Amino acid sequence: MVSVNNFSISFGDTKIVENINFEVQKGEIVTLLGKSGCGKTTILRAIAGLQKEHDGEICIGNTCVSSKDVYEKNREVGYIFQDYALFPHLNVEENIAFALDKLSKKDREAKVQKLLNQFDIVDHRKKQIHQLSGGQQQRVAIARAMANNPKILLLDEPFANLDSQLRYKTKMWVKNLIKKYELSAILVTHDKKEALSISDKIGIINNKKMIQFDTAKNMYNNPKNFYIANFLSEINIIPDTLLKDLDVKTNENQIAIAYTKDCKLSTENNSIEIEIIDYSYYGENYEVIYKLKNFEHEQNLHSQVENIESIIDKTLFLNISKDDIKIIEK
Ligand SMILES: Nc1ncnc2c1ncn2[C@@H]1O[C@H](COP(=O)(O)OP(=O)(O)OP(=O)(O)O)[C@@H](O)[C@H]1O
Repeated sequence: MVSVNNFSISFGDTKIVENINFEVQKGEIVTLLGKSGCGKTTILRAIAGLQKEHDGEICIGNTCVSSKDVYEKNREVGYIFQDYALFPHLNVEENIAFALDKLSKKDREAKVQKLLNQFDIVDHRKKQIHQLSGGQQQRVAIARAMANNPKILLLDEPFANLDSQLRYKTKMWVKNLIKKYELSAILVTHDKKEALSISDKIGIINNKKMIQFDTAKNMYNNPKNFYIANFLSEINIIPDTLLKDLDVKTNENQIAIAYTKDCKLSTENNSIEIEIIDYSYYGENYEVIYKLKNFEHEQNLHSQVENIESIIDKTLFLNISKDDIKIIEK
């Protein structure tokens, strides 16, 4: 188990994150999600012992360290870097064996053989890294990280360099690996879909703080504030004039939103007539941008429709009920 307590870090005078708290249980995948530069990698590096100067405490199992004095090797951590950080001058099996310098030659060879089989890269064992595909390189990186039987796996954007099909396959494979070996895994990504699909829990970082730490489902269904709702889903801000009409009340610190999936357009007559401004084709559906005809508002609204022909040139209405509207912090 990993716990990060009251963790803060600065580089020079610049505070990167402050007072971060979260836990990762055995067999759990926690994803740190946030915009580029918000400090996700810095937190991973500190957990791995690569970033030693920080405030607060990082506990791995029963060992808690505050700073400086604990070395990376004591931490039973496997780190998979975003660019995999494989050694270009070593071949596949030498890359994997690199982490096993403490074992005898015989044990090392046996362990490397096991990892090559386990990660399905045995046929590539003598290849140089540049002779491998992105997916194969990623498997080598994971095999190397797993060589010392870590209890904790740290994955920094591990799927970023893979095409979408391989990305999905690899994601499921990594998830199963973490569950099978009951590792505690911390993953860093920008990708909200990836975070929602792989994580047991998500921590969202914004403005130096972890603003919500929750299960993926809770986070999606009950976002703590507008930043999280807007980051995790496609949303519409519901205009005040429509809120009045629906008798939904907000205070000055709140905002009313609805997921675009809950904003259905139809020809079924109600009082919320809309006017289409534009639409674009996205494969499985069309994104429709529109305004409400009888309500004042500045921002356009969005909905998805499967069949544009069924709505174009028709009198259209927004089908939304009070239950579809979420009131959240601004
Ligand atoms: N060693 C360092 N010295 C000074 N500043 C640093 C150092 N390492 C990181 N930073 C700064 O700290 C901030 C956080 O960097 P970090 O790499 O943790 O962000 P991130 O959320 O992982 O970003 P990305 O998603 O783009 O990888 C950035 O502004 C970065 O420039």
